[in-house]
Amino acid sequence: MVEMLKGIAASDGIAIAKAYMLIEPDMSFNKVTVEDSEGEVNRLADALSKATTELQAIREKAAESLGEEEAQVFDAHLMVLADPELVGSIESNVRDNKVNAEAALKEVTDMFISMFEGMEDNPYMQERAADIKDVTKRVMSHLLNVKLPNPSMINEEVIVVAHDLTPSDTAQLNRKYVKAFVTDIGGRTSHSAIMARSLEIPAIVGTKSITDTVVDGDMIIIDGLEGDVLVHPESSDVEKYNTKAQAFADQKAEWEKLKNEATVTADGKHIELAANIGTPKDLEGVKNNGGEAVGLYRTEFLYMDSPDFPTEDAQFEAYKAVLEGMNGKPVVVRTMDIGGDKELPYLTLPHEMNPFLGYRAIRICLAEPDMFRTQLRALLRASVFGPLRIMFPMIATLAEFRAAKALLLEEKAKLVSEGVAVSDEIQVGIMIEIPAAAVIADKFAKEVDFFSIGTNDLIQYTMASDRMNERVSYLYQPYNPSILRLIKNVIDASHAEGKWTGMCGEMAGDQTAVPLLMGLGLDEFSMSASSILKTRSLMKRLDTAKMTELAEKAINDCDTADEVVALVESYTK
Ligand SMILES: C=C(OP(=O)(O)O)C(=O)O
Ligand SMILES: [Mg+2]
Repeated sequence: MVEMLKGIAASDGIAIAKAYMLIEPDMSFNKVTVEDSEGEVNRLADALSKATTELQAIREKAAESLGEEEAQVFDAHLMVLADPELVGSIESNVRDNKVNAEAALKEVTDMFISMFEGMEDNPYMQERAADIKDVTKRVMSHLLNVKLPNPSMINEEVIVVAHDLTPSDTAQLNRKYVKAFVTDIGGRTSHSAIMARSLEIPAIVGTKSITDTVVDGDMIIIDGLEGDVLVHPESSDVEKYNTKAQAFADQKAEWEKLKNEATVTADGKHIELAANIGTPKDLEGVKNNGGEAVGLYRTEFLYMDSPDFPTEDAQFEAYKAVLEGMNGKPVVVRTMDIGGDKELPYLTLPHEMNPFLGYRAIRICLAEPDMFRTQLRALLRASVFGPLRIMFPMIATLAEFRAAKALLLEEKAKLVSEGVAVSDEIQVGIMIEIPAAAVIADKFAKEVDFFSIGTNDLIQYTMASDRMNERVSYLYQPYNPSILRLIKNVIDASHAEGKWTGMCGEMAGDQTAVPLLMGLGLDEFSMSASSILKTRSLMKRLDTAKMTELAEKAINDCDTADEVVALVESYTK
């Protein structure tokens, strides 16, 4: 029977393939007394050998698809499996205490894990704790005879089905085989959704129950344009969606023709269409989609992809690569925005009740300035390779901006005195993503060079609605007059001081929002590269004066987001 699930359309496109369940199986077990200790020791040996064979295969595959360096993490896992001290302790536990292999494995590995995790100033041992955790899971799965997902071993076309995907899970998906993904939780602006758009694979998030509806190998259809998932489709459904996929491909081919054109409105106004990136590798997508600038480089991915804090040189190389890669076009680099759902394994942050309201981004940078200074130095050194704009995230107060800028100027002075070349043309701006900053944008506008509105957070903080929580996702209302008024306030404040305002939240690429933002006078639109060409195509059809009238009506006459949507439709059809 065909079953239909509705989720949040997170990334465009259509995919039809088998489901690949990326979920942890149930690994619970009971501790029992076992008389036949040798039998248990043999079961353990069997599980260890199966885990070794499996890991060797995964290692080989990872070396092939991700490279030798990435594959080395599995060497550490193989070493744990072959460690005589660890294996010997588990065997003794089985024999001495007459317990089942599962209980012995857990007891011994828990002991090693807490011992290594306790060595707080020894990151090497802390990493070993993570290795032991991973390996224990694998051996346990063989003892319990359950299957662990191995996304790196996927070698046929699939749609990944998961409860949630962390940014690092998403980064590991191989685009050759993973045709789409669908999750239980998350919203349009959660980071897995944002990454799906930069990988250009269709995605649906927040279905609430996809992992309960589908089992491994079920055929499913993902309609990332509408947010629909069809489980067990009939041949007529497959035919219908194949046709829809073809129409979408044709539409994309049409947009492709605009790749080398500038973005000019129907009345001849040029607007800058920029791209959001997470790593220098994303530049390929920016070029393929005709991006005119990088409006947001989320540098935290550089930190998340690294086993320890990236060095000044490693950061310098990444920033230089992006500036050079953009060939003289502007690049806005945002200083690191760790916290919220973006964690670093090597930076122990306090457990918080509300991480999105907690110790994150600029708050960490100002409290632990050494780490921040390293990033600023790398940026300053890279500034001679192209028009660099440095942007601070999560600024709530003028004092924070002034403190961050003071650190930047201090590092600049030091570099200059060391004889290092630093550009004098660097613009320094802030993200407007906290309502407090949006409200006093006039004050900020006197001190910054530019604003970039981060609507993903601005909307969550204005509506008091967690962007990761699908239960409150109805409050993600970019067209609500409250949000539009805040945006207008920011744009007008910047223009009054001769400064510019961009937007790098997902709203900038939202086709219903674009006419409104044009009308409000937004100067730069930065979005997932995959949204650039359709936005250029839309802007070509729109007249600035008419959009100004639309925006004024939306702000002054409309009471609700729905009324605004209807108004936009009447102005753009
Ligand atoms: C662009 C933004 O930043 P991020 O999505 O990385 O929080 C935003 O908040 O809108
Ligand atoms: Mg943000």
